[in-house]
Amino acid sequence: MSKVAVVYWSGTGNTALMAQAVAEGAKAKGAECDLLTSAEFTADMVDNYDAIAFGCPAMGAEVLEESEFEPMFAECEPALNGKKIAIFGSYGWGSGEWMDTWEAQCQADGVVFAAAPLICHETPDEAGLADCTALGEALV
Ligand SMILES: Cc1cc2nc3c(=O)[nH]c(=O)nc-3n(C[C@H](O)[C@H](O)[C@H](O)COP(=O)(O)O)c2cc1C
Repeated sequence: MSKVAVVYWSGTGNTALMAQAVAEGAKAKGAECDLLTSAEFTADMVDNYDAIAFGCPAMGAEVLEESEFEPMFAECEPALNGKKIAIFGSYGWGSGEWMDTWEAQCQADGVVFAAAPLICHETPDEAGLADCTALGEALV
């Protein structure tokens, strides 16, 4: 059975809603799926999973959340070469620049994207949640 992790940070719950839908998609496709906050995940856990979805909203000025998510992700990066991953997150007033930067960073790390990066404006609507579920399915 394929083993998937969905690892996210969320301040006000929007990215958490996305993460739940991603996990539901992976489970619907038959994967065993762990839904974890960034505080619950460490780099030495990367190899325990066949695929990982990372979720983080746009924070600061178009960057990843800097106190918890970014340090965790930076620690994981050396282990992500050749790893099947997906990235997603919610944003507010910007145009998704943080996700473009994050995508380029992942590409430089040598990841294998299971799906295109996914962004939702603030609270994900029904269509956004359906996209999250599809992203979860693509991880399996
Ligand atoms: C401190 C802070 C910084 C933010 N910076 C950005 C930003 O640079 N660009 C943007 O589009 N939205 C920004 N936002 C808006 C959040 O990305 C948006 O509200 C998102 O839905 C929050 O997701 P969450 O509920 O998972 O925390 C910021 C919000 C906060 C609180």
